[in-house]
Formats: sequence, structure tokens, C-alpha cells
Amino acid sequence: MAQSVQPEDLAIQMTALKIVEKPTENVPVSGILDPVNELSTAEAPGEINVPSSEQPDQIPEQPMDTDSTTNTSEYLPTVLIMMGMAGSGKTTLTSALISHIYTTGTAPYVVNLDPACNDPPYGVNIDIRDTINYKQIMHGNKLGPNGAIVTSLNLFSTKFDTVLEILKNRGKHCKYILIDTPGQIEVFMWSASGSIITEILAANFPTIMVYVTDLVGTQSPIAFMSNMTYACSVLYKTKLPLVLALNKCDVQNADKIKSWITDFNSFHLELNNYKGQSVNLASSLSLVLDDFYSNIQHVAISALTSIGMSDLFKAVGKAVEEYKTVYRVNYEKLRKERKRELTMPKGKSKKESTDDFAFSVPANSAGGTGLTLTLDDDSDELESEEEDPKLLEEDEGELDFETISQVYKRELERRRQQPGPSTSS
Ligand SMILES: Nc1nc2c(ncn2[C@@H]2O[C@H](COP(=O)(O)OP(=O)(O)OP(=O)(O)O)[C@@H](O)[C@H]2O)c(=O)[nH]1
Repeated sequence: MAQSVQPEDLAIQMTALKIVEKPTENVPVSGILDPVNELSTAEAPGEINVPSSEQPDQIPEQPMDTDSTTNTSEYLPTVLIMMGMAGSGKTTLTSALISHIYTTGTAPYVVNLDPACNDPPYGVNIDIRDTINYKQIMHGNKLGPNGAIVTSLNLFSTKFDTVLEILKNRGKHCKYILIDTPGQIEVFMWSASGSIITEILAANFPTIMVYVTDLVGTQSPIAFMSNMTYACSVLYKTKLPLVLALNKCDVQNADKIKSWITDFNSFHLELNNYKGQSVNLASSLSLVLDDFYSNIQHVAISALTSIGMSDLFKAVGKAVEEYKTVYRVNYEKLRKERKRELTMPKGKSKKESTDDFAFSVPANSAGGTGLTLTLDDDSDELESEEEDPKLLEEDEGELDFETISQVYKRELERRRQQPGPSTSS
């Protein structure tokens, strides 16, 4: 049954949140300034706890271009966001990637965004579970499991500026930042917080979606098509480069799936063996997905035995190039467009082209139960912010993402001050 959460309750919970960073044994974090001091001078709204017994070692600092507007991500770490259906092998793959990255002589930085997961088999630097008590959220707000995941992510995203500060500092000393996400793709992908987190990351680092597909579970063309439809929605929602990791090749040969991806006819040939309405749908969808396949790379891997890890990293390398030449270029274009609109005199149709602005928070996009972020299309608050000259003076590269975060917080504040049944499931 649908549940609702009083926003004022969540606003109170939000203020008590702390981002906890753990430089773990497995994932040493090195050469970093004292993050507590640094963040306090940076006026970050969140707090971080670093156990004093776990102070990081020193390593020489690498040069990094801090100008986020110039697309020189040479020294920036690559963010890999692990996506995929439940049980596809995201966590196992994250573990395999960590091992592989260690063999190159560097340590990755690891973030867990799944509030409901069991202890992962690797060290995590920032774990949403250290900030949010998922069970408390579920029981305290009378939510179901998915509603509690959405609410946990929404609460966590309000502190993501603190996480970003940490990642920027730690990222000077690592090549990869790995982000594990909940198995419920739609919960992450179609929640406002999922969009905010992904977009903030993509604005600051080369960010690649690694979509993990379970080869065993996608042997029938219908199951395969369902899975690819999900992957396609991730690609078009984020517009980020996507690498398809065909996982579990140790127990299931990937040749058939690869041929379906590369050869339209071989998929249709297989479909002929099936009957029913879903076959027609799969057949029609395959026409659409042909274009999708041409935009992605696919690699057969085994997260369990580490087969294919080198190929996966090669694909990631190409995806980073794509990020720089396609995503980043489009982002800069849209950012300039957005800035031009913001500086337009009042009365002009400044929001005309923002509907298809890839990086804005979609109205009514929070989805699910829990803390639902709903921005009115003609929000006065948003307009007044657009006209705020202070905002216009801010770092151009981060303007849109600052705005998202501020709008989010202000929306919570507004709801807190106007109690009423404004969240719904
Ligand atoms: N044979 C084989 N099993 C695998 C492989 N990768 C993962 N598994 C198994 O698949 C199961 C699910 O793996 P997880 O890594 O937990 O999958 P997940 O996508 O993180 O699952 P959720 O967190 O529930 O979304 C586990 O039993 C793994 O051991 C693989 O490459 N080969």
C-alpha cells in the first residue's frame, strides 16, 4: 500500500546526517589533507568523521587541472558506476575491479550507495550505510523496502556535496573511483537522488556506466531484450558512455549474446523459435536497440574468475575518450546555453530550452515512496535563484549542479515550513 512520509520528519533526519569516510586496510587512502579542516574552510554543509587511528599515509601529490570548464580530465580519476539487475554480479565485479586496479600499483576509491546491502567483500571508503540506517528509515517512516532505499538515497544525496569534496581530494591520488549501486536499477536511475548523484559525478570526473548483464539469465531472447531495454534506458537517461559487461562467462559462453548484439538477423532467427505477444514486442524493440548497440561497447567477463578484466579496462579507456569528446563537449555547450538563459533579461523565455537540458532535475522525477522531490515547472523559487546575481558569479562549471543541490535543500525547507501532505508514494 502507498505510504507517505512527512517531509518535516525527513528534514530533521537530514540535518543529523554525517558522511563517514573510512580509509580502509584494503583501500588505503594516501597523501590527503586533513579532510575535517579542509571541509570546514570550504564551508561544506556536511560533516565527516575520520577515525584518528586511521590517518592516511603521505604520497606525493600529482598535478591536477582543477578548472572543470576546460575538459582536461587527464589527471582526474575515472568514475565507474556499477549498474545492473539484482544478482547480475555488480558487487562481485566491483571486487574484481579493485583487485585488478591494485595490480596496476594504485588503489581505487570505493563508494557504496546501496543502503540495503550486506557487508561487501571489499573495503569501502564511503558507505551510505554509515550515514543512513536503512531499517530505521523503513520502520520509522512505515515504508516498504524500495521506498526506504529511495528515501535513504534522497537523504544521502543532500550531503553529496561533502562526498564530492572528499572525492575531489582523494581523487588526486587514485585512477578509479568505483561506485556500487542498489540492484533495483529503477530505484537508483529514476529517483531524483540517482540523477543528482550521477550528474554531479559526471560534471566533475570522467564518468562511465558499467552495465552488468548476467549471461546465464539472458539466454532467452525475451529475457535478453528486457535486460537490454533497461540498459538502453540507463544510456539515454544519463547520456554517459556505457560499457556492457557480459558477466559470468565462466559458466555461460557469451558467443550467442554477442551475436545477438552484433547481428540483427541472428536475434530474429532465435526469436522464430518462440511464440506469443512478447515475441512481437521483442522483435520491434530489436529494431530500436540496433541503434543502442552501435553506441556501446560490450565485453565478456567473469567477475568471479577475473576473465576479461583487461578487455573491460580497454573498453573503459575508450569510453573515457568518448566522455571527453562527446559528453563533455555537449555538457559545455548546454552549460553555456543555460548560462545565456540565466543572464537573459526578465520576461524573455529563459526556460524555453531547458526542458531538454540534460542536466536539470526532471520535474516530478523522484519517483517511488519516501521523500519525493517535486519541482513545479514554474517554481518561483527556481526563477528567483536564476536571477540571483550571486549565483551567476559562481564557478561556471558547477553552477548547474550547485543549483540542483540548493533547489533540493530549499524544497525540503519549504515543505518543513508548510506542513501538509506534500509527499506521496
Ligand atoms: N559463476 C559466476 N558467478 C558469479 C559471477 N559474478 C557473480 N556471481 C555470483 O552471482 C551472485 C550475485 O552476485 P552479486 O555480485 O552479489 O550480484 P549483485 O548484482 O551485486 O547483486 P545485488 O546486490 O543483489 O544487486 C553471487 O552468488 C555471485 O557469486 C561470475 O562471474 N561467475
